[in-house]
Amino acid sequence: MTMQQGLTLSRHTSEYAGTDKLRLAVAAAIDAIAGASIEISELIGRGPLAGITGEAQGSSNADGDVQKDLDVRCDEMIIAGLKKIPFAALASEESETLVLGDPDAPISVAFDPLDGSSNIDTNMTVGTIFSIVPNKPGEPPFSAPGHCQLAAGFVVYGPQTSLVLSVGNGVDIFTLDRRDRTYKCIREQVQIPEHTAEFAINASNHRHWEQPVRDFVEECLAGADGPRSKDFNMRWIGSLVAEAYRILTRGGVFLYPGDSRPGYGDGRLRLLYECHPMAYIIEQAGGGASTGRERVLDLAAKSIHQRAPLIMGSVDKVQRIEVLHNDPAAANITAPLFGHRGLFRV
Ligand SMILES: O=P(O)(O)OC[C@H]1O[C@](O)(COP(=O)(O)O)[C@@H](O)[C@@H]1O
Ligand SMILES: [Mg+2]
Ligand SMILES: [Mg+2]
Repeated sequence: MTMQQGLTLSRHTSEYAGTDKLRLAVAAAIDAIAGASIEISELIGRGPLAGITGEAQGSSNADGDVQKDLDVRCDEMIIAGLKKIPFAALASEESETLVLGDPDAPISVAFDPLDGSSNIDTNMTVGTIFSIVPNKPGEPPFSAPGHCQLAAGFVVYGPQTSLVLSVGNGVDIFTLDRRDRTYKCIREQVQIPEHTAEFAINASNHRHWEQPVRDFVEECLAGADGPRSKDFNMRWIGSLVAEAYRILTRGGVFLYPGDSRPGYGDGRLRLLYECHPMAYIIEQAGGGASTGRERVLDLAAKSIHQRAPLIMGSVDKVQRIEVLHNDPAAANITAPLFGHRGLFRV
């Protein structure tokens, strides 16, 4: 089944409550991003042969991150694809302000053209993330909560280039067949495995975390001797798309919580084009996505580049982290090892 055929399957399209116009606009946006992602995949695959050095070009994006030449090129490629279809507004990580289109168009699109780009010089997996939302005339673009998304997806540029897609009826994965430059469906109705003992967090921020996050990590580190009676494995790739793909394949949990560093009160990841689409996909695959205190899909953005904490993965772990935040008394942190002394401290 090719991408084109996949998109015309009734399961992919019949879920839209809206009109044909809305359904076609969503399909066209997915096609445009998929097309751009094939070009991005080819560009990244050539790496230094295409002049990609991984060096910063000297400017920074709206969030203050140093912009790499490749971030900007990927942004231009996605915008060029989306400019061929009807949209009301585009929100990109790499643009300070919205790109405005036809105010009467049925959809708007938020995207991170190149996620994990700080890894590009190490030849590690990077990706493109997108979220397609309805445009309601009279309402500011991107002001609705995440559960209003019509579709969300991400592309991983790894050993394989794969597109993970949800249009609100489960999650399918398409892998790029480089021989004919089409995406082919390799997995339908992906379900996140439960009970996987794997967690991912940037532990170098430990001293900045809130207590509930420390408590959860300490439970994992205590392994078979701790309250979870199970040994855990740890992963941290530093590339959200790669972490999400692993969770869809193997389960486990990913945390980028808020912490006490200046500017990191709501973590690092951006709500509209990182947290919302990932939360949508993870929930559609039977997992959970939370800030630690509330469901990510219930959050509505007040500004384009707003950040939010993101804790996503197997439901049992996400729920445990929510209990640690919202009801520590019920969390039953009794053993001194797991009290505020903590394994990380002497
Ligand atoms: O360097 P840190 O703080 O561990 O952050 C890593 C996170 O930042 C990101 O790279 C942010 O995305 P961008 O590369 O698009 O800015 C995520 O992919 C990743 O999960
Ligand atoms: Mg990103
Ligand atoms: Mg990015």
